[in-house]
Amino acid sequence: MKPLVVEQVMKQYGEKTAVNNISFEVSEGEIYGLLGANGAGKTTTMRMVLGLIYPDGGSIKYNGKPYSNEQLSRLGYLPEERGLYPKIRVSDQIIYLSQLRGMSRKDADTNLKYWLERFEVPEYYNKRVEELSKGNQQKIQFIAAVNHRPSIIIMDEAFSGLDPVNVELLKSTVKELRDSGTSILFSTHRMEHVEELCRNITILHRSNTVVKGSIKEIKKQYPRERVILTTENDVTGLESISGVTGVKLQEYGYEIGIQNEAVGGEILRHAMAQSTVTRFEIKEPTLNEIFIKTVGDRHE
Ligand SMILES: Nc1ncnc2c1ncn2[C@@H]1O[C@H](COP(=O)(O)OP(=O)(O)OP(=O)(O)O)[C@@H](O)[C@H]1O
Repeated sequence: MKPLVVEQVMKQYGEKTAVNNISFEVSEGEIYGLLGANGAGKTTTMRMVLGLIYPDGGSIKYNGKPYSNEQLSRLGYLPEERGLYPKIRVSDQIIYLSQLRGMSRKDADTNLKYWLERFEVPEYYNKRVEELSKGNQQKIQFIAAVNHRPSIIIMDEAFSGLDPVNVELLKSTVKELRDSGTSILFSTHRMEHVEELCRNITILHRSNTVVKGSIKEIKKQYPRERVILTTENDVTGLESISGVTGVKLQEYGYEIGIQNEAVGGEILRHAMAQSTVTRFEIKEPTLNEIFIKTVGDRHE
């Protein structure tokens, strides 16, 4: 049985439909990407999954069961807006939050010490949150979401405000949680993180699902419109090949826009007539390109 099943969920605010018939499932040990432009309905969906607001239609099941207080201990939430108390010591609030979710004080304390060590900040145990930098507050917020060992975690912009070293640190932690069986609903505007972490995604646009499925399958549905070409010598005249939409010089060679895949063969023939070709690749679109295409096309 899937840990999280969202079925035809709807939410209405007066006349405004915030979420319209959205369905998806998150398996054990999966990071599921919930994507969409601003105002698409992601936060509303996450709040419904967390039981903070109720759907006006459809259902949400946790291991086959509807929401109940029992679910609270199973759920973890990393909100986009940070919600820690600035004046309270890190240890006091993390232990308190874990206890609220059913964990003993002793276990909460042991886990907190583990996480502070894992994030290389054991000295924060006795610090007040306001004494920490924004990025380090984010680490504590992350610990608040995971310390009670939830089996389902909702992460909204998990890596915002972090430097690249800390992004890698938290990313590896998210992967470890996944590998230990945790189900993660992951929302972000950073498509490269989604490509790295998620296998399946939903893209919402104006309350509706516009793209859904595995990233691999989704990519197959979009035309490949980019060629990567590396040659030993410079190649001239690439721009004038029929069907070429643009040529950019990159550090690895040429990045060439094409109208369709057939143009790729023409480019290869053209390049080989002038030089040895060391790399030739017709690239599939990036998730960022797919996002802009699907959401951008429909943007106001
Ligand atoms: N409490 C509310 N009352 C009225 N309308 C709301 C409320 N909450 C959300 N909405 C509306 O519902 C729609 C979806 O909002 P939501 O916050 O879920 O979007 P989002 O995808 O999380 O956006 P962002 O990426 O900007 O955080 C928006 O049009 C928003 O204005």
